[in-house]
Amino acid sequence: MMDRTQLSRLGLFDARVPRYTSYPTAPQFGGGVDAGRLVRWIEAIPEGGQISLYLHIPFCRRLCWFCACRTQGTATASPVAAYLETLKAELALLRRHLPRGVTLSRMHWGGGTPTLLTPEMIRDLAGAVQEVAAFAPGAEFSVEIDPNEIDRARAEALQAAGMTRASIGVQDFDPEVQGAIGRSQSFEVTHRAVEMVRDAGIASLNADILYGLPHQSRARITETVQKLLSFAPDRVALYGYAHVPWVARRQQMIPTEALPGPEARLDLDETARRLFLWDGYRQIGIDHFARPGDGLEIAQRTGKLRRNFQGYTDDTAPVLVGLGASAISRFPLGYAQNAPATSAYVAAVRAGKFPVTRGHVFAGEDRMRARLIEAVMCDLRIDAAEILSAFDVTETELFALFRSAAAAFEGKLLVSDAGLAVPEEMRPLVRLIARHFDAYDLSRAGHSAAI
Ligand SMILES: C=Cc1c2[nH]c(c1C)Cc1[nH]c(c(CCC(=O)O)c1C)Cc1[nH]c(c(C)c1CCC(=O)O)Cc1[nH]c(c(C)c1C=C)C2
Ligand SMILES: C[C@H]1O[C@@H](n2cnc3c(N)ncnc32)[C@H](O)[C@@H]1O
Ligand code: MET
Ligand code: SF4
Repeated sequence: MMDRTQLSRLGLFDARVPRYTSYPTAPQFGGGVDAGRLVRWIEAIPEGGQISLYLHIPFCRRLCWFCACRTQGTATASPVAAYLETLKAELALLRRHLPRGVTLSRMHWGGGTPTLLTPEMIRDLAGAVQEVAAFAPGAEFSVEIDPNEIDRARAEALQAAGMTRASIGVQDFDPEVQGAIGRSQSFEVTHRAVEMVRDAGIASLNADILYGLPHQSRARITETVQKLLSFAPDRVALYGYAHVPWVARRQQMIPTEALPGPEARLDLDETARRLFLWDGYRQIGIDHFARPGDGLEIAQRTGKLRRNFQGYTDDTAPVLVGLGASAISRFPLGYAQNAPATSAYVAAVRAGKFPVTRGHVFAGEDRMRARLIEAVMCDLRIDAAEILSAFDVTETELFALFRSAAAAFEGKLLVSDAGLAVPEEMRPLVRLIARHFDAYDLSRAGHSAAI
């Protein structure tokens, strides 16, 4: 890795940048995408084609203070039951417009806490999905699991519904860190959850942990990583804690005086990163790790790694349909986002309309810039030949972009006939480098820190 002085000079410690799970990023979405346009985009999916599906379940029994996801607390199952009826109605709308023979390459249930669903609800929702589209051969179905909210009956119902990967939320195992982020979760509870999903026959395991939490230290994150490694997860996401109390008001509960500063964050990230590499994991993009042979690792090796709203994926389907409050869909022509508030979402679906409120129609250089950013985020390089053959851009224009990025990083990015390459030692700067290819105004979006 570059030394701190260099990283600091290049702006790592004071920049605020998007995570580029899309381009343009969601804060840039506007009102140009309505239900009518969404219907046209859905009807344009080729017959017999593949899509991936995201279902958002915005409920949790507890509301962790650190969490920036769209979710609301509920003590009982009744709001969840009412919400599921709406989700099924939205699935029925999709079925009405989806061309014939479309199958699912991937399905992800996220949230929130999808495991708040009872086994009956799981069967019911999975059945409703199968009436819209069957799984394609080799399809993957992943579900976000809160270790505190899973039992054998749910794990078995999910497995019977075709679930292939569990994604468990760990965040940190240290009790003092957990106390400061409003999330208590013993190692034993997490261990039991892992055993439950494995016993149910769910083969693949992902786990999420965070660096940059209050009271984290090198010793503590080392212990968290070692405990996590004892589960031998296939994949790990190591996200930087995004402190954005202006977006997620519950983060006002986080003791800011105990938060590590930017240099300490870099150190925590690097400490955890080295432990995963020592254990044989490969780093995937900016914040994921995967065992050799895992789908993400293969995708990275073969140039097929892609960015999506969940982070990184090896899915190649050209369409992602997101259902549920706040969910985002991606089509070849643009993005569509559902109403974020559950009440507005439910009202629109009850009125028989797709609950779209915002989005973005690709125009001008959007698609080319989206690919430049995705390539930097996934591969740490941009293949000039690929861009020139896929987009309406001249060699002169493209290389002018590369050279301008290189100049902004003191000439340390490598520009050659092959394209642009980010040296491994500059990996912490990847989001900052990606920003260089972003043509939108980021000043109002209120993004989190670059490290
Ligand atoms: C799976 C991981 C994460 C999800 N949200 C976050 C993580 C790490 C945290 C996060 N996401 C966004 C922000 C705001 C500012 C920023 O730093 O960019 C933070 C702190 C962006 C964001 N979150 C959602 C949307 C629509 C956006 C804008 C996307 C963009 O900038 O490209 C909502 C959202 N995030 C997550 C889910 C599941 C979700 C709901 C649909 C995951
Ligand atoms: C879905 C995953 O998103 C991550 N997550 C939730 N909130 C935040 C945040 N503020 N910053 C970074 N990551 C977050 C958690 O690791 C969770 O498991
Ligand atoms: N809600 C689950 C958990 O916190 C899944 C990850 S956060 C969306 O464990
Ligand atoms: S981290 Fe998971 S359980 Fe906690 S509030 Fe966020 S979505 Fe809910």
